[in-house]
Amino acid sequence: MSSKLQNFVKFGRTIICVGRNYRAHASELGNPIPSEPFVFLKPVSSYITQGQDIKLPLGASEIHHEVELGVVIGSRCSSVTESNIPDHIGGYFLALDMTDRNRQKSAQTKGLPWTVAKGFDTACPVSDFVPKDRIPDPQNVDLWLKVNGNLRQSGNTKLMIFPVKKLISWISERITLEEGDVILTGTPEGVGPVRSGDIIECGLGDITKMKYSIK
Ligand SMILES: CC(=O)CC(=O)C(=O)O
Ligand SMILES: [Mg+2]
Repeated sequence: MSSKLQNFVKFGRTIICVGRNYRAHASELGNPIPSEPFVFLKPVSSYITQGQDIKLPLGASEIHHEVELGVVIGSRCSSVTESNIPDHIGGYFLALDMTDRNRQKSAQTKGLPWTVAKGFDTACPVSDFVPKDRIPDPQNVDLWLKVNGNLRQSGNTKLMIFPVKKLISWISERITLEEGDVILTGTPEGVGPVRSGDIIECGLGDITKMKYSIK
């Protein structure tokens, strides 16, 4: 296993995020169910690792947690068919797609991009790298998240509208993926606001978990 993949944060390649990939989450925000994958980007400067804090951005009124399965691309993918995708997966991680919800809603209403709402500093807290053999079936992984000990999100990746293989194949037909690029695969329902002083704990079943404080 390449040390670049184990250190995917320092390697610092493109962060692609999938939106509305769980029906119940699309519905809870009143969004339509997508008929094909819907993606956006975060800057690599938004990565943080455990020991660092999530900082509420200036002027933000509602910052939401979104717990997600992350995939690290292991080798170049350009127009790769779904059957060949497993060879291109380098590993996994747990991610938070921290979202400035009011700024996102306002951008959405005006037809503007979500870049600042999704890409502010500290908007992408991640876990350590999870080797791919620890997740033999990425479509059957529990995702959970607690705020101050209270369960807020509890889902399973089998509820994804577009499974990991489909997502990577679809993206690779449009955007060439390179070693170290990552994909955040979307969040299940239960997203909600956090405040200064809150503690987020979340996990991928009992495979890995992480803890972040909100400053
Ligand atoms: C509405 C969203 O913020 C889309 C998103 O990021 C998701 O995970 O779904
Ligand atoms: Mg998300």
